[in-house]
Amino acid sequence: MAKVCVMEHPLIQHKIGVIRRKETGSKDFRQIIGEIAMLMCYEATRDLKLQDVEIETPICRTTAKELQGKKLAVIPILRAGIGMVEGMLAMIPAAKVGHIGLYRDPETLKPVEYYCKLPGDCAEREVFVVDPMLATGGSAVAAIQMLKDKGVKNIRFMCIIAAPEGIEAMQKAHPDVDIYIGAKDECLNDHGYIVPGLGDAGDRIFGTK
Ligand SMILES: O=P(O)(O)OC[C@H]1O[C@H](OP(=O)(O)OP(=O)(O)O)[C@H](O)[C@@H]1O
Ligand SMILES: O=c1cc[nH]c(=O)[nH]1
Ligand SMILES: [Mg+2]
Repeated sequence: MAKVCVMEHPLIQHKIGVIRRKETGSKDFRQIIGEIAMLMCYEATRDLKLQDVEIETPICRTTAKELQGKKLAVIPILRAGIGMVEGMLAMIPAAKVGHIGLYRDPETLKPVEYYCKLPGDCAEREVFVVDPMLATGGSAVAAIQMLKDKGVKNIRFMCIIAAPEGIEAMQKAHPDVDIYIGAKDECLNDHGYIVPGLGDAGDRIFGTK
């Protein structure tokens, strides 16, 4: 079973506390989502492999480190996942970016696909799927299945708030995918929203409510 890692870093926890507040407006919400994504990316890339490389500094030759192995890609689940892209790229600027468009039908809570554009060499990359919210898990499970259907093998999922139901659904459908979580919440309400959560992440990032 892949790992489920809940981030304990105090900066991440503090910033999540700010975006949970209903009085936090779109400008601050968007900015802080980006900051959290950057900090989470730092934590979630701790186990990337390094290799030695011979280089020349202005002073002498030496052995330095560089990232080894697969190149990276960041795949946000639209719309809300877009809010995490800039923060991820601040940490891993050479990553390619793909987009998966899914929205959750408000009645059935099932994900509906409307867009998919991935880097051509996505299957050879280590992919970080990002979405601030993991609620029922339907969207993340479907997005990751879309990637697997295209041959992607190395996938990690990163979200800011997760419900236990979503974590369980992910582990059942994709036991090979590591999950990085900012905060694990209590449950879902009758409308499939995370409790206490932060409301509708997409609407709060883009000011569409
Ligand atoms: O785990 P689930 O039950 O599938 O719910 C989570 C999904 O719901 C939200 O997207 P939403 O459908 O609101 O689309 P949006 O990003 O365009 O607002 C959120 O950003 C996730 O993608
Ligand atoms: O709480 C929730 C659940 C799904 N999507 C959101 O944006 N928020
Ligand atoms: Mg939404």
